[in-house]
Amino acid sequence: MSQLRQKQEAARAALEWVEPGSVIGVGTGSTVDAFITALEESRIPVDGAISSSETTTQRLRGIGIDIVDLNYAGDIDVYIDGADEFDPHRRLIKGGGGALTREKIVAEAARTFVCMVDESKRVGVLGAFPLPVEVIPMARSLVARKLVALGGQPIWREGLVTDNGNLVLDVHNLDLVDPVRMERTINDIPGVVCNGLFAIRPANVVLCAGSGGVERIS
Ligand SMILES: O=C[C@H](O)[C@H](O)[C@H](O)COP(=O)(O)O
Repeated sequence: MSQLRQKQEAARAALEWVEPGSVIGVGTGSTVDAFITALEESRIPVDGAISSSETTTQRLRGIGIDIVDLNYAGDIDVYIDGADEFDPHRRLIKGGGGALTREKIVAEAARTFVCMVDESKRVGVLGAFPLPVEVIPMARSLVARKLVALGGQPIWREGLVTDNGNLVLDVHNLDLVDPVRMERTINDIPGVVCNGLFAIRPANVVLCAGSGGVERIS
């Protein structure tokens, strides 16, 4: 089964968490694109969505779903998103598309975080995928030096400006054996807006699509 097909399978499986008449949180990326297509085909009537990026906002509006401001929504039942890596504890690396900060905000507002992935995203220990870190532009070089001191090799994702007007450093070769600790340590560097580790608040459910079908890890 192709990777695209696996993403579509995981996306269809996530529809089980969409309650008719509810407001849902929606992530960003190609797997989320497949989810939005599946949602349209399902005709489940949702009452609106909290979006994690401008790209997702456009896609959702395109299928007639209203975008709700998180400030007026309170907590929501479910957040549905993809990931770049997941480990056996449902901890994630996210941000390959640069949407990590808004994704983390919407995930935090949700009682249940459902993560859709294809088999290629499964790892024993996080860190093969370079860790995205969103930084305030004036702090780019300072934060990069601090990340080197933590053992990483940061590379500036030149040309990308996030939806929040910031920059992204992709950090290679960090030791992520203790991802909760590293998530907190990086968050403490002045100038860091957010990092792509979702370890303090992991996914509640991972839907992993492979050649044998969709595995539900919860
Ligand atoms: O910033 C992007 C997000 O964290 C995505 O959820 C992540 O990069 C996975 O993307 P995709 O579904 O395209 O593999």
